[in-house]
Amino acid sequence: MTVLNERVTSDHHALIQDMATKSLLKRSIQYMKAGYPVHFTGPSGSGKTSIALALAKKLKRPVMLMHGNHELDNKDLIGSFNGYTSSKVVDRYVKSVYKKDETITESWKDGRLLEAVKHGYTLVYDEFSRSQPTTNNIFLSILEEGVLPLYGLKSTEPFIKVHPKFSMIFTSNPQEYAGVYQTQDALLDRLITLHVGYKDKDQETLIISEKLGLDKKEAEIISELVHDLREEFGDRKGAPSLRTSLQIARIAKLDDIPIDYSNGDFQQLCADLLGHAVVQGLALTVEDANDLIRKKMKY
Ligand SMILES: Nc1ncnc2c1ncn2[C@@H]1O[C@H](COP(=O)(O)OP(=O)(O)OP(=O)(O)O)[C@@H](O)[C@H]1O
Repeated sequence: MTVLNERVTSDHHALIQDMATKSLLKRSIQYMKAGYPVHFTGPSGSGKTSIALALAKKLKRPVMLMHGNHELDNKDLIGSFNGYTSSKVVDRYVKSVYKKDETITESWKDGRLLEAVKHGYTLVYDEFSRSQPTTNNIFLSILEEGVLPLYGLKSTEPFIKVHPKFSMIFTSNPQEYAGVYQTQDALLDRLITLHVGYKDKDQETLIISEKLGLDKKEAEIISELVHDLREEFGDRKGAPSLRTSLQIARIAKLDDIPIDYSNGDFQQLCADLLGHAVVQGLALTVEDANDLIRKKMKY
């Protein structure tokens, strides 16, 4: 179980509010306050999880983070019996009388969804479309009827009512990504889906420089290179993301590598961090990918 309260405020997770992020966050808060779950979708590394966590924090409720995966099932979501507890009382108060009382009870552990629904947490369901659509069916009852069906729980109640403060934020990668299931229309129909795309050069420069305390000019060198390479991808998936830009910036800063296209160490760092995405995404040989990166760095 992951309950996040303060962690999202640490620098590492800090959300830099460029214009697009600020506007997206403002609109999302309005939709959530009106009672609608928000769903951020977009390419890998575009900032969906970061914005979802920042939004959750704004709602000022405990935040629970849950990751979609194909093995997630009702036991994880609702809970399961996970063994037995027994207690035994032996009464020898009267010597000639031996009295033994033994009770065995099954022990139940609440699943993450049940816990969040009961206590009114904000549940961030990251990459929810990596879970099987049948698993995600349970969210239809929550979002439509405001109840959580208690499948498998030997309780007299068939469901529990969702806490009025409970809310959900979803994130997903587009359907063409590996390991992603097609989401049922009925679920998508109940979410407000907002696209989170790659940042433009200026937004990315701002995020890199503010997040890592880099000079604006240095941040621009990185964002320009990543942006130029990204353009080569057109509609293909797997383009280098903001995550890669931040990795380059962080390593250069930690290792005192000058952020300069003519510096050999910086050239090598960029080739290492960008090479694989270029090889895979543009179907190039390693040599051709390195040539392309070099060309973009103008050396
Ligand atoms: N506005 C922002 N300010 C600061 N950092 C950001 C911002 N947006 C994204 N990041 C950083 O970019 C990286 C990728 O972001 P994040 O993990 O949120 O992307 P994602 O779209 O959820 O990726 P994936 O689909 O791979 O899970 C992270 O290191 C995150 O901290």
